[in-house]
Amino acid sequence: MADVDTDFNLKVVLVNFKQCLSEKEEVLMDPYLTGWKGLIKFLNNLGAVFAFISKDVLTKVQIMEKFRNSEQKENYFSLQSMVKYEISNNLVDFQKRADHPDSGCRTILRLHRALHWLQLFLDGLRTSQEDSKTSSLCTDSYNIALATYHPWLIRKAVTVAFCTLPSRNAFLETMNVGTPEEAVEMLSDAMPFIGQVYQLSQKLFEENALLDLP
Ligand SMILES: CCCCCCCC/C=C\CCCCCCCC(=O)N[C@@H](COP(=O)(O)O)[C@H](O)/C=C/CCCCCCCCCCCCC
Repeated sequence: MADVDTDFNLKVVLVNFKQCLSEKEEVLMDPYLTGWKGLIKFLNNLGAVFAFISKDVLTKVQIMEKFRNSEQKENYFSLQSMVKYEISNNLVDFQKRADHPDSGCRTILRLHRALHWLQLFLDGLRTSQEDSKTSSLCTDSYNIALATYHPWLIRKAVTVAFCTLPSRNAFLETMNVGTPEEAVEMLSDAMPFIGQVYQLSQKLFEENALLDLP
């Protein structure tokens, strides 16, 4: 099961998302989940106001870890094998959550959308000026990638949480990879891997009509 401690290092997250990419252009489940656990550590370091977000991510990681520890674990080896297995065995609710409320496909879809947010946010952070507001970068990315899928109450709570974010440089320092300049350099290294993981997953979900799962 997911064990989440308090240390966060951007390099660890970077390596995990890089390790997700197989030679066969699959997205491997274990490093994907480990990458998310690294991000949960970071969220936990941001304070209690972000607890409801990290709790939601943790719940989704735990759902997936359960599949990976079950008799069907080989079918959850990659996102591609998961989609093939769940669709061919009618394990996905397409219209409304009913018989399979926590399928792997709908659970990963939520993390996949959040990865899009992360991609946009990190790119904003990397390319922005020193005096840019982290809360604005966060809000802009949220509005593009996630807001459409969240009810009003969550959108409001998220907006309040964003206002508590530290300044851009303080934020970069919490990544524990050295100076803000070094953190930006690390982000530049991380982006292509996160981008590839996102693109491969997006293609998979699109081809299987899984982008709107309830
Ligand atoms: C690489 C380095 C450093 C960057 C560090 C960023 C670390 C944060 C990483 C990810 C955070 C985003 C997680 C968002 C998960 C959202 C999943 C979701 O959409 N869940 C909703 C739908 O699920 P179901 O109900 O259908 O099961 C759920 O209803 C929502 C729950 C809580 C709200 C989620 C808000 C997301 C806001 C994203 C911004 C995070 C702010 C991080 C600040 C840096």
